[in-house]
Amino acid sequence: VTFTKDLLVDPKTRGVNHIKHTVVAAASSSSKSRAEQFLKDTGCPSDAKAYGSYEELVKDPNIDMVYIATPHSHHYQNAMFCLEAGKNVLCEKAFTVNAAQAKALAMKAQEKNLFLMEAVWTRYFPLSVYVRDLITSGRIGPVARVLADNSMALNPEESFNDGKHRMVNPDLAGGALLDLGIYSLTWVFQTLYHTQPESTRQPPKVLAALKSYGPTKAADEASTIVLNFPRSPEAGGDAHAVATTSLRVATAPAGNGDAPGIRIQGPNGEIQVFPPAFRPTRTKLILRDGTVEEKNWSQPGPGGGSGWYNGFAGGRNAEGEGHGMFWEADEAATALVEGRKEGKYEGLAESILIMEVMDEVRRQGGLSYPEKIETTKYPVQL
Ligand SMILES: NC(=O)C1=CN([C@@H]2O[C@H](COP(=O)(O)OP(=O)(O)OC[C@H]3O[C@@H](n4cnc5c(N)ncnc54)[C@H](OP(=O)(O)O)[C@@H]3O)[C@@H](O)[C@H]2O)C=CC1
Ligand SMILES: O=C1OC[C@@H](O)[C@H](O)[C@H]1O
Repeated sequence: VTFTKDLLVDPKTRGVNHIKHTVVAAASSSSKSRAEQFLKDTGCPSDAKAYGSYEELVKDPNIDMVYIATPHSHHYQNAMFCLEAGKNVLCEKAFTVNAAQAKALAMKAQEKNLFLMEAVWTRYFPLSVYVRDLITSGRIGPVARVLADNSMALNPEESFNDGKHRMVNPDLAGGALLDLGIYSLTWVFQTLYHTQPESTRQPPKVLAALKSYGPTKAADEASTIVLNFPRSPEAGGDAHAVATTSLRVATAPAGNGDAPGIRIQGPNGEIQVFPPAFRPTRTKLILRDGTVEEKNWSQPGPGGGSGWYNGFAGGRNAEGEGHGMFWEADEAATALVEGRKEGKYEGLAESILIMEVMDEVRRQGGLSYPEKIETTKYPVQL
């Protein structure tokens, strides 16, 4: 819903003039009426088609790209299905359940010459572009350490009491790591890895602690990851990061307050990014010479409440703001226009590497999901 409402906001309202978006169709695997209701609720054009199956959707010749927003467990099968049918794909985070699945999708997209991108919306925000530019311009010096927290006190036993919700359900690849930890890792990777010249980027070493979620056991309640990124002495030497996530405690317990969830530190100072890590709207640059530069990055848009974070606390848009998912949609459309097959700010190799890190965290923490959602076999009925 949130993505679709954002998609329908005229790109010109955010200064983007070279593309436009429309919704041609929506599909529900449960019923056609659900798809119809969705189109109505989101204000889609009246000629948009409603399909009662994904099979019908991918046969529609008017569709350029499919946005996949099913639970993580289903991304691999759903994305493979769309790619096999010749559709470009923008697939929600976490991209897949594991790196093997991400690699298989990347290979399929390449074989079919199709666009494929993980929809990590945060990477495409102007705020993120600004932070990466600050880093590459050298204002804080070579980044030596990144501390990244994306945690929400979701009161899991109460919110997800039957254990079926995708946040805690092992059959849906539930847990903090894949759902929320992906953003902590996004901040680590986009500041310590993506900002390095491509030829010098090296995978990090990973040390992890994982706490499993009591009631279901086979999902994580919290994960904390220490990463060491190897770098040459000329580039500042090795850099460290701590990426952490939790379903039980919050980065900012009393709202989005004054504690930066993300701190990017170099010898000359640090860049702070305020919570929530997935949709930050405030940054602070603090240099050792006493310079302090604070910026607000409210999302442009025509109206409040175009979406919220799954209905969880603290996430409603302010009046007069968009949600911010349109930036990733703009990038996907721009890539189509330019003939690119991957996202500009996170290509498939980086999505795969982040999945490898999450695989390693789960390996060290002893967390695996049911075989039918870990497999690279296709098709598998889920
Ligand atoms: N970028 C962001 O800010 C956010 C991203 N997300 C991501 O979006 C994705 C979906 O999350 P969310 O919308 O909360 O998920 P939901 O649990 O609401 O599921 C979304 C849809 O997937 C289908 N679905 C749900 N459960 C199943 C199932 N067991 N089997 C088959 N299909 C199912 C249903 O569609 P159908 O009509 O076809 O049955 C459902 O409407 C996740 O990958 C999540 O990480 C979520 C929230 C915010
Ligand atoms: O992507 C997300 O960001 C916001 C969270 O509320 C949500 O659980 C997650 O899927």
